[in-house]
Amino acid sequence: MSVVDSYPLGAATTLAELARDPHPRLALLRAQEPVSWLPELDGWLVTRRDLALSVMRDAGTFTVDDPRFSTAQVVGPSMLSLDGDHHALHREPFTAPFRPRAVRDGFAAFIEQETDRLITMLEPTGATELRRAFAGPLAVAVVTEALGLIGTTGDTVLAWYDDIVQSVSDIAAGHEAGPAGVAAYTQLRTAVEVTVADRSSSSLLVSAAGQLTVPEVASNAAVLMFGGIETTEAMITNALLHLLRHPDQLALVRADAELLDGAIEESLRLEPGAAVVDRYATQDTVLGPATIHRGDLVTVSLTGANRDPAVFPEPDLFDVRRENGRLQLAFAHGPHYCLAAHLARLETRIALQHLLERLPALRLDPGHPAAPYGLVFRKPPTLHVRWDRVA
Ligand code: HEM
Repeated sequence: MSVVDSYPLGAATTLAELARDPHPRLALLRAQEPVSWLPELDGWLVTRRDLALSVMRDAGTFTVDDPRFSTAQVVGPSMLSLDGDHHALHREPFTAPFRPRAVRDGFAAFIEQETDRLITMLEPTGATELRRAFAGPLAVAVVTEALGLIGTTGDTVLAWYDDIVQSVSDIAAGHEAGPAGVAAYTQLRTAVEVTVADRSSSSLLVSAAGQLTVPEVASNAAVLMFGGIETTEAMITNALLHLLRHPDQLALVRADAELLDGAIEESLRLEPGAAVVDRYATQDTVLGPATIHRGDLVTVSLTGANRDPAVFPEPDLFDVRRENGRLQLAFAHGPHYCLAAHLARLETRIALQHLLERLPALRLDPGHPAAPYGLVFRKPPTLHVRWDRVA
């Protein structure tokens, strides 16, 4: 029997379905083929939480370090594309600025100020599309602040980001990448050189340059940029969508601000902004019911793992008081656990708190329905909202 015949549910699964509304199919797969071969993916899809953890914990067997990894083809090797000692070498210089206390001290005031600036611009209009008018600009501003590149504005960072994403997407789709991504990366690298040469700069890149070469710092700076924009935009947009879609849960949060953290974890659980992470098998191995061969692509569905009923009772329910919501895996697990999870949480918390406080009766615009979409990065393409203007 061929691998395709052994996994009938996987064979019937399309990537289009997983991009549009993955949850019913992921529930079936998790129950019947928790490690399944998907011909459309040309790889395995892991949907059960315990098996997802096994993969992400074991970087020796399931590595990111593979020539097929598209990001590394554009920006070179970085913490995101290395494992073992090399990974530790690239990640360690960046860890201190992203610890909880450093994040609070270093970013809270900036995020509050930027959030308020954006809301003040929106306030008089009474209606907007929040993803492009708020979540995106805030995510870009915070990453720009975190990188601290001399002479570089948010607009420049966004332009580089767009070009690099385009090249990575081209490569991931099997096409040849255009020159724009490489050109953008070259400019980013020059900005990194200028910044690290200025020892008076307080950029986190300067201290990293004490431990890594300048090209290595530049690759990791690109990954910080790459990792921090799309995902945070998604995290904020998805959390707002969940709250506005569930007025009963929103009322709980309005009555007790402490529950905002629960709402954010629930949203990360139900719709993680990065829906999957990819690994490559370094050897033949057995994972749950599946026999995996050396070189096989193993994709972990964070979305699937996050609705595993063995851990989360009534897994499809958005429950801001869920006690174990923090067991969600939106920031992955193991050595590649998101470097900036504390920053992303702080940013989303401040964004939501200020929006709810400053825009009275914030609600979804019924004329523009919103739903998350996407195979790898998931969020509503638009989030149209209205509020009552203060007279
Ligand atoms: C300021 C915002 C953010 C920054 C700067 C950032 C940066 C990073 C970096 C540098 C890594 C690589 C860590 C490593 O390989 O050792 C990473 C990993 C990751 N991040 Fe973030 N991140 C941010 C926000 C987010 C958000 C909002 C999400 C999801 C909602 C997210 C999900 C992930 C995931 C799933 C990984 C693991 C990738 C893998 O295992 O292959 N990140 N992030």
